[in-house]
Amino acid sequence: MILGSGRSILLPPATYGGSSRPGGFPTFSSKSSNSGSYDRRKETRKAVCACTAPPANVQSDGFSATKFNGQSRAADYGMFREPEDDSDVLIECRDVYKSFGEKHILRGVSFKIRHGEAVGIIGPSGTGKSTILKIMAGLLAPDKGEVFIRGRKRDGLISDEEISGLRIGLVFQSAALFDSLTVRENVGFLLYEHSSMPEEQISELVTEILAAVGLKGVEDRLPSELSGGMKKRVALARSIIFDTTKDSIEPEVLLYDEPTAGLDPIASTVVEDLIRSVHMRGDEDAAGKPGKITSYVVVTHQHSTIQRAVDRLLFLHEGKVVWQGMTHEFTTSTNPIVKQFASGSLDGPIKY
Ligand SMILES: Nc1ncnc2c1ncn2[C@@H]1O[C@H](COP(=O)(O)OP(=O)(O)OP(=O)(O)O)[C@@H](O)[C@H]1O
Repeated sequence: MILGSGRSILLPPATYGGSSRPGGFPTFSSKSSNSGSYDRRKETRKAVCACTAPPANVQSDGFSATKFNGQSRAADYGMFREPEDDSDVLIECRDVYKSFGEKHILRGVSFKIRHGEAVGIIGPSGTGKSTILKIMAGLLAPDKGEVFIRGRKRDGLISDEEISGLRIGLVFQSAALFDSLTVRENVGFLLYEHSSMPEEQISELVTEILAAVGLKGVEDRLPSELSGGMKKRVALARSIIFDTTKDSIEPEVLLYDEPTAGLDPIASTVVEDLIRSVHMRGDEDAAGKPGKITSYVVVTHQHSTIQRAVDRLLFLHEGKVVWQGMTHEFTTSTNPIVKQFASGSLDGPIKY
């Protein structure tokens, strides 16, 4: 799926509230394409971005009282202190609730994602991690509570008319590539559909981006001809490509849903390092190139991904954020829920 106003966010096709076409392609609105061969893949949603806030200011002060969302919650929230200055907050979930039928999944989730942050969301299976990502991305609406994008409240799902002030991309767990399209078409999809770049130039850019994620010579393959790790890297390439002919690059928050699930340890490291490498520091990514990913959020169960790919963690349990702290605090936390989860013990407050 693509969000954007000509300059779009790439979200792969997947399960959410849009209408689906054969091949799993949801549609919201269409825009003229410079490639007739892509006619059946039109889908856009509006979201414009202008993020200029300074980097996050995260502090640690042991277990002294932590003011978070208006409450003093030191015992619950570990060593994380929410900065008082909110000028760099890109996404805020405030007291978000979500149920599916009788299943009350999210029960008052609150947190902020700031400019420059690399945040992990962890917690037991089924606790609503993917659900909160979809709510942040505007693919699911909360039943109750609010989502603010750059301080502006978003109502319901992202609509075609909405100017959200921030582009938000979601990389689905399954990679969600278009099965009938080649790797080149998958990665360049956004540009073929929504840019005025010549096809040849897009093709060159695709090759360059694929090389950056460690894939060479796979442009003409179909997704079915790739391994799971390769698919995830193609999905990553698709999420980071952007129109290089534009004067300004719009920043984006990228949401990764279990990007290393099912990968062997080395393939996981490759993906974790890729996630780090496309994260912008100032105006450049790790390779010194202009990029657009100013902040990202990773849902993961993988210890290596927690350690390698994120700086701050939110622990979701029974519908709430029960702990948050810097990554290095995770394994030393005395919070019983975190201790049990970090050690994988059957004994503790988390029951299966
Ligand atoms: N569209 C939906 N309709 C009905 N139930 C849903 C829907 N989406 C999610 N759920 C349910 O909500 C719960 C939370 O799902 P979610 O995928 O957010 O959990 P999770 O924490 O990401 O899990 P995991 O770690 O196993 O991936 C699950 O019980 C799931 O079955």
